[in-house]
Amino acid sequence: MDILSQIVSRTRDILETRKRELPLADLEAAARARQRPHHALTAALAASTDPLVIAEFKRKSPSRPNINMEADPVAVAKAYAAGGAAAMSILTEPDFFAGSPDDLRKVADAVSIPLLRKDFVIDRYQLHEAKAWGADLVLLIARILEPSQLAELQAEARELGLETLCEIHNLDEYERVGDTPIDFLGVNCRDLKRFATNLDQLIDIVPHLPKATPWVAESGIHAPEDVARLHEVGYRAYLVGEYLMKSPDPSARLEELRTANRSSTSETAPPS
Ligand SMILES: O=P(O)(O)OC[C@@H](O)[C@@H](O)c1c[nH]c2ccccc12
Repeated sequence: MDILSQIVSRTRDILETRKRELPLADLEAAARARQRPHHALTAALAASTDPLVIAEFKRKSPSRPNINMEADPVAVAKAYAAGGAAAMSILTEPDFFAGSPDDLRKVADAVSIPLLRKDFVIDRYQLHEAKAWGADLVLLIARILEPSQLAELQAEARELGLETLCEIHNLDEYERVGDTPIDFLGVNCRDLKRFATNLDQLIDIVPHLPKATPWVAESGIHAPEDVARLHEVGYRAYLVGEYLMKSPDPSARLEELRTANRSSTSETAPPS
């Protein structure tokens, strides 16, 4: 079984337990009771043509057993917000990424930027969880969903007031998205079988991407030059984890990333 299948299978087990402990009706009541105002990433997109950085909180991953195991989500969230993150992504998967619902809940109370629940969503119950924990957006991974499931989850997310980032890795996966009206199309350049990242793939796929949906470049971004290159071909947002989690000064790194398009032009600008 490949690692993605293992994660999905584990997610199913966790879900069964959670549903037993907290039936959907109670979860829905908890989601309604949460007072956090909605923060839309689509609004940030409309307000600026600069690169939007979705800064990720990730302690570890299947390919990296220790990215930053000691990190405190609230401290990191404050640093990301100070550095101008357009949104923050928070892994809530416990076993393979050492994330937790509490990470998201605490961050939701601490910062007012859009928050992405980053997990392996396969069931509507998880959308209600996302809402109850304070998320503004959810990730839908095309590869683990049937096209009909993807469409249903998208529709229910919208009803709940959650925006969606739908992730693909290649054109076959893009076909699964079909006409589903997603808010953001993420292209993940990490091969979830081998874990290698290849930024060239993000550029090669561009002619096939839809013009009407904003594209998010995901994984393997390790320098402002990477963002500048991807921005030039039409990406609007960048999901960056490890590069920021490994930095002693994530705010400064973030600033560099989100102004990467300007620094390349200022070098060639004539002196004023
Ligand atoms: O740490 P990186 O290389 O900057 O990658 C961030 C993000 O793209 C990656 O964590 C990711 C993208 N899609 C996912 C799906 C599940 C778990 C994790 C991911």
